Amino acid sequence: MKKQLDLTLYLVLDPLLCEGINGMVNTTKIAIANGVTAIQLRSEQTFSGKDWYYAALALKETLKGTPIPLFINDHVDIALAVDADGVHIGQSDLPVDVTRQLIGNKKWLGFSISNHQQLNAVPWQKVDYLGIGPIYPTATKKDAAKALGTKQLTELVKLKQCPAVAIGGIDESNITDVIHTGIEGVAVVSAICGKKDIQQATLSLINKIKQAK
Ligand SMILES: Cc1ncc(COP(=O)(O)OP(=O)(O)O)c(N)n1
Ligand SMILES: Cc1ncsc1CCOP(=O)(O)O
Ligand SMILES: [Mg+2]
Repeated sequence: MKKQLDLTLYLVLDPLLCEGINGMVNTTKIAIANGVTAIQLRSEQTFSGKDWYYAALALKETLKGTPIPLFINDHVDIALAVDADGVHIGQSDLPVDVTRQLIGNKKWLGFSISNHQQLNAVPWQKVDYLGIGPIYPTATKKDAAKALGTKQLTELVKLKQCPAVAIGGIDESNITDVIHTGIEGVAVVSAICGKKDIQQATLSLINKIKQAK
């Protein structure tokens, strides 16, 4: 059965910031115990096929028996190999229709957009949620588009036809403004990964979301 698609606080794991597979597993355990509602495995650094597979397998095992879904960034083969709950792709990845054909309807499909033109081209029937960003400058994605800011995000939120998360440079200092745009949730990497106190970092974000909604 499909797991929930609750985008409230979506944690995108970075193996470098979390210091490896054990670090990602540990971060995930603490994050989901304190309110994170979705997990994605993403690596910008060199990560072999085997690294992807064993990391995804460990995370799948960690989330077993919980309502929290596991998404795999870009790599449909890894998502299929570990039977992840979903895949996240962007403008430069496999086309949406091809990805949907490969993963079927039992897995969630997330798709990134960074502007109005990309939003107008979204195949809404095939996508379950959008990742909209970057909202603010970020060091976590080298080829990130220009930061949108919350004014443009508000416009995109009004036009979208499926749920969405905002991503890029979001932390406890600006998360309230992002939630006030009316978006369903927020995705973060560095606001949780690599923090000394994962519990405190997660709670601070989740409490600000609750207050802002
Ligand atoms: C939740 C979420 N939103 C956006 C992205 C970015 O995807 P993409 O544009 O394909 O860039 P990479 O992450 O592949 O570098 C994401 N991963 N997750
Ligand atoms: C994956 C991704 N897509 C757009 S910005 C971004 C990186 C977000 O990382 P951080 O939360 O550390 O800014
Ligand atoms: Mg991608």
